[in-house]
Amino acid sequence: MHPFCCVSTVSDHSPVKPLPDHVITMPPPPPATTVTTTSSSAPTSRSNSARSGAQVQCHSNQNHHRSSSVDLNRISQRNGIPSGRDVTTAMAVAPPPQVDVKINDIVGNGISGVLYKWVNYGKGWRPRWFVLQDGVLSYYKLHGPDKIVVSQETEKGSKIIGEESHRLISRHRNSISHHSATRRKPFGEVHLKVSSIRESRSDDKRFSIFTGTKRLHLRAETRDDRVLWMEALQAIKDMFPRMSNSELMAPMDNVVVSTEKLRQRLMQEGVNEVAIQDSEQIMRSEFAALQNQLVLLKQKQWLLIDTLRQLELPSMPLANTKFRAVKSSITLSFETEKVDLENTVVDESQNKLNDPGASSMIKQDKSSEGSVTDTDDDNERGDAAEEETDEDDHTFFDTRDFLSSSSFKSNGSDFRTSSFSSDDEGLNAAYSEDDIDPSIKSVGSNFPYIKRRKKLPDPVEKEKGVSLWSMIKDNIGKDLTKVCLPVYFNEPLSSLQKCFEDLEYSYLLDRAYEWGKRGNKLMRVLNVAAFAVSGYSSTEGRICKPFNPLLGETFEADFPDKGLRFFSEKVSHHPMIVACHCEGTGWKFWGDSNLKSKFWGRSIQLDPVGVLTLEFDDGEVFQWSKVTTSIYNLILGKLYCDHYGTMRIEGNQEYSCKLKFKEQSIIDRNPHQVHGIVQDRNGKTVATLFGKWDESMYYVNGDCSAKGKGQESLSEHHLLWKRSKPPKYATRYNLTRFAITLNELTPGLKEKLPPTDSRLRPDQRYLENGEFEMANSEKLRLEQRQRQARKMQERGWKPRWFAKDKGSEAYRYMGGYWEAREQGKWDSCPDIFGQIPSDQLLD
Ligand SMILES: CC(C)CCC[C@@H](C)[C@H]1CC[C@H]2[C@@H]3CC=C4C[C@@H](O)CC[C@]4(C)[C@H]3CC[C@]12C
Repeated sequence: MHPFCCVSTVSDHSPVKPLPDHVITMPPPPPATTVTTTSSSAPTSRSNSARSGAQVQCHSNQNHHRSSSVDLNRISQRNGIPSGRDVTTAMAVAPPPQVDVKINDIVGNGISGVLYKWVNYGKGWRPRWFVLQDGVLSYYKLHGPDKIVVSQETEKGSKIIGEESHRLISRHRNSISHHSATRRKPFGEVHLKVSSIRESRSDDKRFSIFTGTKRLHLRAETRDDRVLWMEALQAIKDMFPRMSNSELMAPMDNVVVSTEKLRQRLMQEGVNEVAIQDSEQIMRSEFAALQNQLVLLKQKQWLLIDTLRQLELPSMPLANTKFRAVKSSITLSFETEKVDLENTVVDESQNKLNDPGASSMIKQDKSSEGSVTDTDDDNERGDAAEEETDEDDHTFFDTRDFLSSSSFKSNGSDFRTSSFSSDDEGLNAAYSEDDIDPSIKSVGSNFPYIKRRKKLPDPVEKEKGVSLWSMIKDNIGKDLTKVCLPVYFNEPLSSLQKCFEDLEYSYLLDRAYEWGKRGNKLMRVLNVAAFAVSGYSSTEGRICKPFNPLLGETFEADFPDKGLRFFSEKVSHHPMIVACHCEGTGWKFWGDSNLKSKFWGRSIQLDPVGVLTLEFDDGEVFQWSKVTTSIYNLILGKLYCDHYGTMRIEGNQEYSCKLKFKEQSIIDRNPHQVHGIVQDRNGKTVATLFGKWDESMYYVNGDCSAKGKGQESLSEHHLLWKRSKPPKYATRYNLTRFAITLNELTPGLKEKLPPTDSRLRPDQRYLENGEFEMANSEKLRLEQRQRQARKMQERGWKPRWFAKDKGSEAYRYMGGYWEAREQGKWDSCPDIFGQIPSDQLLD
């Protein structure tokens, strides 16, 4: 595959010049032959590690297709259309264009050279030989001191980047190697089609490549070298326009061919009608043939996709059932771009389900890594690379060490953090740190006590292990969307209820309100920021999918014990949008959630669209959007989700806040970090925030990134929020204490609810009760019913309690729900969970 034949101990006094930029190498060379070049220059100190090992060898693909190879800087000549002066050159010498255009026709015959790859903290940056060819970036260990032998093929077209690379590689133009180089497998490969590339902004030699499951941190020798690599990588990436899942899976539309223009033209020429009709017929039949080819191609594509999946599945260790598989056709529900996790297979849940004690899903499960055969020390598992920084980074000091230091841990002696006492201390478990102003501390925790449940009902049926594999294997090659998957992969909560989980730490808003009232707007924004982060804490270790609500489904949460009322409704099915509205003590909070998803094969990226608004009764308003969430290891390994990106909390008064959720790297010793700053209207940083979205948030007054300030200023930190302790009775879904209460029918509540409330959804209730058979059949029935939803929406269905804000896409609560509830007036609420009346069946 790669044009390198072998890399052996050869170096060169005179670095080989790369091919001149304007050169277009036209004639295909003779079959690839190994060329050995010798040189004697001593390697620079930088290449020490490259000198010490064995050789790197690899063979080129002997049958490698070679049409005209175009140098890197000729990228503009895409699709074989040279530009400007080169046109003549190309035309003059070029053989007839070949249809089989390969990527290398666009990016020369590949590029190669030394890049430094971050290995781990012990080893740091190590040189590796990288080869970019055919859309694949492969890398090899440089064991041998400076002997690189390349095939003639490489020599002809591949561009070598970097002085060090030139030193390492040397060529004897006309000599043919006599030693038989055995093909060497690359140490690693990155398929650019599915990867994303990012330049480091803090280091102009660094860049990283994210493959969807791992991140490679690379460093070029010089800034210019990085530019060259980036250009080449980007050119390859541009070859693969990003296709949404729906586009990828969409059936092929029949192309309609019009012969009208042809007819006109022929008529102009005075061609008689018979000849025109003949010509039209010829054209149509040619197109029909083409269309058949297209259909065949589409079928081939499907076959390939399925084969890919089949290849992935059997390699999974079935015995420990630590695998997941995503259905091949992903048509989906909670996001517009159609990744329906409802139709997603997860087997890991079984492990968890059968082990209710295993509440912590974060423990690294070695067995799940059993399939990783790579035992070399360059293993990606060791790549606990530093994450790339973005433009905000200079604003923040590095909290890494601090966050991992023992002083930070909640049980650290110098830290008063949590003092959750009895197990009965449920929802408003506002901790009592001495840190927090006592008069504020009580805010949000002195609401009336309401008895709520502390555990889910004991399962009625024995939890039987569903053999997911048997389900998948019988369906390979079929349209898996037609295969029904059991409720085992759901948690007994709907997305409407899940929205309310963001309000678990609503006492932070009560405190924010109180601080503002007392004139301390800084403390207000700090508490708002802590609140915005706290909503993510309940996602940690949760690997089941919430129920996708039915169109018109609602959820109310009347929580006087939190001083608030919350209400949500599913307002759109395509795209799936949930709107919510919450009235607290001194504040209102509303928003809608519409997730755009990108399916990366092994991971799914969810980008929330829409704005959340928090309005205090005194008129101060804050708005922000949620950051990106990604769910990793859908197919193999331990499923987990991460949240990353920058969240800007814009205030309409004095302060605004910027929070950065750091993206987790492969084995992050310190994952889930969040840090941020509060700025006043003039852009001056007045406070710094740091913490973790699954643990706690702290603030420090002033700008900790300012010169002269550093770790020591962290001793001035103050706790804002700390996550509640896990429930006494762990659930198989890893629900928090708060989440456990959400589907509860407290005494007298059922009678008050509208028929659309999630608590009345039968399949969810069955699941909660552990009646899996019933849950499954009811889920099927409701899904069947839900298929009407799109049509309903197309026919003008409108949500009952929310409406789009004038001139915007955002939904606002229209009011009236609690009033209707007061009167028990639910006439306008359809029985969405019942049997569908035949007169309402839409065709
Ligand atoms: C069934 C299998 C394959 C996957 C399980 C997927 C789980 C982990 C997914 C499904 C739906 C996801 C949630 C969908 C929406 C949001 C809102 C967002 O602002 C924070 C993340 C959060 C709360 C997601 C967390 C992860 C989530 C719960």
